[in-house]
Amino acid sequence: MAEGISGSEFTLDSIRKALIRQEDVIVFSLIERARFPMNSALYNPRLDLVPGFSGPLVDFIVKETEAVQAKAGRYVNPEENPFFPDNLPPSMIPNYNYSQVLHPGGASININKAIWDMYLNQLLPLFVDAGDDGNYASTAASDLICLQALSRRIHYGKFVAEIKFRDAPNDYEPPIRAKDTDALMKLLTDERVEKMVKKRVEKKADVFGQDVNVSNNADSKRYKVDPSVVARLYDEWVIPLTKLVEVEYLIRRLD
Ligand SMILES: O=C(O)C(=O)C[C@]1(C(=O)O)C=C[C@@H](O)C=C1
Repeated sequence: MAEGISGSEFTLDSIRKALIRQEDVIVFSLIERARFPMNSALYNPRLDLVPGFSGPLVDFIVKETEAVQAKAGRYVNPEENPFFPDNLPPSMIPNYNYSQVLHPGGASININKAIWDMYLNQLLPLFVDAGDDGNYASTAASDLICLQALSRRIHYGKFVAEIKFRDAPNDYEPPIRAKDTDALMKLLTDERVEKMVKKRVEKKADVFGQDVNVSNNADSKRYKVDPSVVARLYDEWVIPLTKLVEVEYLIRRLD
């Protein structure tokens, strides 16, 4: 399990450090995806490119990859949530003893449908060039890396919510009992932190996405992924969806 969640290390500070580390993975995964053009045939539900499989090629690749990873135990880890949870095969390997810090009521929250929709329909067109180079399998593999990184980050909201609840149960219990989602949203929001997160990811996209040359003069700033798109990704989708997961989790926290 990643840093920040196991045993004595489970604090708001350690969880935030894990979120910061995940920013690197998200920015790099977007940079990788930007190597390929849109390759829209991959997402076309009418093309039926795989005999015997009905649906877009990307669904086929993600479903099959998730099935292999499920057999190898990926979804036994409470940080991981599949995009196609129906009919996933069970893990075939001996269970690793993950620390179970989540309350069972909220542990199974899965908002991957919303993440999938956001990624394919809204985010991709913002940072990928038009065109088709035929590299569908490689493109789908890098889509899956982006999707898994975004999903892990957003579902970390469960761990954030759990630690916030444990740190201040007296503040959280009344709105949970009243099912007051607006009050919960207000309580868990820290605008100062959100501002910092958005600034930092924009800077990471700036630094990680430049062409580096030996003379160290980045004469023309040609970004692999526009830093403002990464800031927008966090502002419009990553942070709001993380907060949605936090509220959903808290609502179930006393079940
Ligand atoms: O760090 C926190 O306290 C979180 O809840 C995470 C997060 C985020 O998604 O980055 C979400 C809500 C807060 O307003 C601040 C940041």
